[in-house]
Amino acid sequence: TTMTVTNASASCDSGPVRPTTPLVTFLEQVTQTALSTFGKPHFDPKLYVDLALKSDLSFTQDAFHELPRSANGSTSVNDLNEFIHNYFEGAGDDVVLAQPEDYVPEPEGFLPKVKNPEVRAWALEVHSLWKNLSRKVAGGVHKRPEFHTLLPLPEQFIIPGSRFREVYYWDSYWVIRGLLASKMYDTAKAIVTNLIFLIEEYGYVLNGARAYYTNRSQPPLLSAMVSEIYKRTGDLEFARKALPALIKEHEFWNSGIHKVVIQDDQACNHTLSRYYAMWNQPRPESSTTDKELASKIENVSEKQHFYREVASTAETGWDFSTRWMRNHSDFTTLSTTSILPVDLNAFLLGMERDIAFLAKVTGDSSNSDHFLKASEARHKAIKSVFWNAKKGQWLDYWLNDSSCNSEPQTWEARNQNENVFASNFIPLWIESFYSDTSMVQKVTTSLQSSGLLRAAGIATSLTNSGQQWDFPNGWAPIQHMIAEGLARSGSEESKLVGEEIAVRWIRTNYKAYKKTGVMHEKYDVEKCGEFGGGGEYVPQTGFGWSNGLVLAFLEEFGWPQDRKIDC
Ligand SMILES: OC[C@H]1O[C@H](O[C@H]2O[C@H](CO)[C@@H](O)[C@H](O)[C@H]2O)[C@H](O)[C@@H](O)[C@@H]1O
Repeated sequence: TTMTVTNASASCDSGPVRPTTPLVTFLEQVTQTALSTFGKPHFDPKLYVDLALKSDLSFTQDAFHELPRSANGSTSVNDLNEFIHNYFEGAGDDVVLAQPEDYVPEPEGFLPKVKNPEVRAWALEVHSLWKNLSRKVAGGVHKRPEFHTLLPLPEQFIIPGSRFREVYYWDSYWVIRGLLASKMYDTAKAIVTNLIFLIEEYGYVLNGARAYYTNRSQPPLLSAMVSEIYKRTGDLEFARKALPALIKEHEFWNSGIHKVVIQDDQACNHTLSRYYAMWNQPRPESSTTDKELASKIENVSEKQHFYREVASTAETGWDFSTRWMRNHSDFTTLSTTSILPVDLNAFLLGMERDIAFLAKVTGDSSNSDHFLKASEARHKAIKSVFWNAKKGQWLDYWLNDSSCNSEPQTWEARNQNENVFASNFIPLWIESFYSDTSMVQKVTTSLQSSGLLRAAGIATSLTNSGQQWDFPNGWAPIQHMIAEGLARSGSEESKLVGEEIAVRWIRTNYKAYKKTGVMHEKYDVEKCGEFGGGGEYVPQTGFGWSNGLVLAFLEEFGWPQDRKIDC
């Protein structure tokens, strides 16, 4: 597949850069030496930026520079192993296992609609995995934060699992949905408190709680987390405390480099948002990979521009995908900052509606009115810029010249990206769209004929590029948002399609779990019971959002006694 327009890639690199810490910069040098010393097989650059210092940085740097080296910068395997052992705590040693106090093996009222005993037993096993994934920051991180890339979060949290040893932003939404099904309200609230702490410290929720993630955010779902928790617990104090942080986060996504104005064919201006990282260097957690990918780009500002696109793509949560590439076979054509993404704007519409709702219940009518108006404007903007009535989908919109120009752009039909991505259906998740029954019916028909609906769930795209956010991978967030939107709509047929998506997803998670003994980060939607692959790191297990979604789906849809779980 190719995209609909072929704008020349903007080669200027503009926009702010948030400097990283001296420790991160040093650990990148250690990563480079580790790659040349240990070699590529099984090499994971993230391991090295997760190391914590045992003593002062300058003392450690001196020891590092004294290591004997060959011409290519490598040391002996023994020397490097010894250096790492002597000067660092192991990756993950500073994030310690912590039992969640609100965990009980079988919570009262757990998944009342799950009647099948086999499925119930499995759901309880998945529920028990919260104990394995629950962490707190070690005391040493609070005492000497400069020794760690782990950030000193105040409360306990749930990690995705395996190499992802820290809390992640958008993963936390599905973790929280699962925790609510598990009746672990305190653990759910603690995660939100941590994310609010990040807003207070940095002005926005970071991609993850590491010093190397401070230059970008991730899909903004904090307001959705807060309102789900509030709806379950009725905790007004919790809602009241969260509100100022949510308003601050809204400002982050609606100002500066994130904000784009599009003028439609009726000369009406629409304000929308895009992803845009504050970084133009290799991502520290993938520095060796990024440098290699950029190696064929010679021009310095083009290189910086490419690095910014890579980091901005990590901000989308969809790292990586042909969705962001002008030429699907050339990774250096990543152009995320030149795209107005459908899903980001659907999330922001959700945020505006959530803030209006939370402000209303806490008695703040002026913010409630203000955000209700903002949500109406965004709803209109999404319809004008992204909706494609012929296809029955919302399509990402290509900007004419992204980073170099902040002038309003005139909407052109040819700038809608007609390729099929699961994100083209994400607005279904937001009430103001799923409550429009005739639109939902149209979108359901479009989904059914899109090619995305497969034996084991919804594919991320139709292109098998080898990137992890492409075909044939299916991811928990995507299944959930589309299935839940359909199921909540007023259309009986759409509800059935939503439930069928959930059933397929639960079956594939179950079968893979029975085969491998673990929950996976992503699944292959072509084959029931197979986990996904591709991308820049080996497939991960654990796994926060997959566990959360199985519990949330089982809570919402149940599982009748006589429905088969096998596939
Ligand atoms: O280390 C490479 C990248 O890993 C993360 O992205 C992936 O894992 C996250 C945690 O499950 C998930 O939120 C994201 O959608 C995945 O693509 C990380 O978020 C990236 O920033 C990082 O560069």
